[in-house]
Amino acid sequence: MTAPYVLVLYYSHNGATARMARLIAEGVEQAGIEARVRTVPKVSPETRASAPEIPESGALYCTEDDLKHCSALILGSPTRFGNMAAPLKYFIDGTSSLWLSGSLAGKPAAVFTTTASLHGGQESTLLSMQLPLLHHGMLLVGLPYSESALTETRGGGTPYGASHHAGADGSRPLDQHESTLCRALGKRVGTVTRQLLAGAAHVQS
Ligand SMILES: Cc1cc2nc3c(=O)[nH]c(=O)nc-3n(C[C@H](O)[C@H](O)[C@H](O)COP(=O)(O)O)c2cc1C
Repeated sequence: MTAPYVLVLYYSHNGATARMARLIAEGVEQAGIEARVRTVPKVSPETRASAPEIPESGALYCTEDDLKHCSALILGSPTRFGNMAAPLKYFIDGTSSLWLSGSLAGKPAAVFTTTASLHGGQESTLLSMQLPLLHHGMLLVGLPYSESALTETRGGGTPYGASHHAGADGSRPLDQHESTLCRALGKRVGTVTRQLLAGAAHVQS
């Protein structure tokens, strides 16, 4: 049996969502559980085109087993027209067998996104990303207002999940509040996951 891990699964075209994923993974590991960071390939206009098995750089592509055996999932996407990006949606649309088997049911999940404009749809993206996770029976984890960065932020950061305003050209770095909330979300999911795993072991014994 593999050791428990939190799957941080994202798509990123220009790197902003990938930067968030790394901070979230740091937060997960602060909670004392492994963070497994994975991505998905682009969707090609030629539907039969397939990506090389190993990406040229960055995180590895997520396999069905990575998803099936995770103890929790944190899903990240750039905002595209107020919704998640097609490559991530395409990957999720291929998870019917895990839905049928209930493999993800009862496991914690959270979401994160990045946008070019401050009011360009962070919240609509986060909320719509939660829908397939609810269909899978996952337990949604957000950010509580006890995180003071949530009220102090002048950039991203929402109770529905972590977010980042990357600016029109994507060059705006994650500010302190956005970074704090990324780590806080990862840590919260990591902590809840450990508590659930410990509780399950206690109930079985
Ligand atoms: C097709 C498309 C649609 C987009 N739609 C939005 C949008 O609705 N709101 C917004 O603020 N930014 C939008 N963007 C900008 C991206 O969300 C933004 O550049 C993001 O930071 C990219 O993340 P990445 O660096 O991880 O690829 C869109 C970009 C593309 C290519």
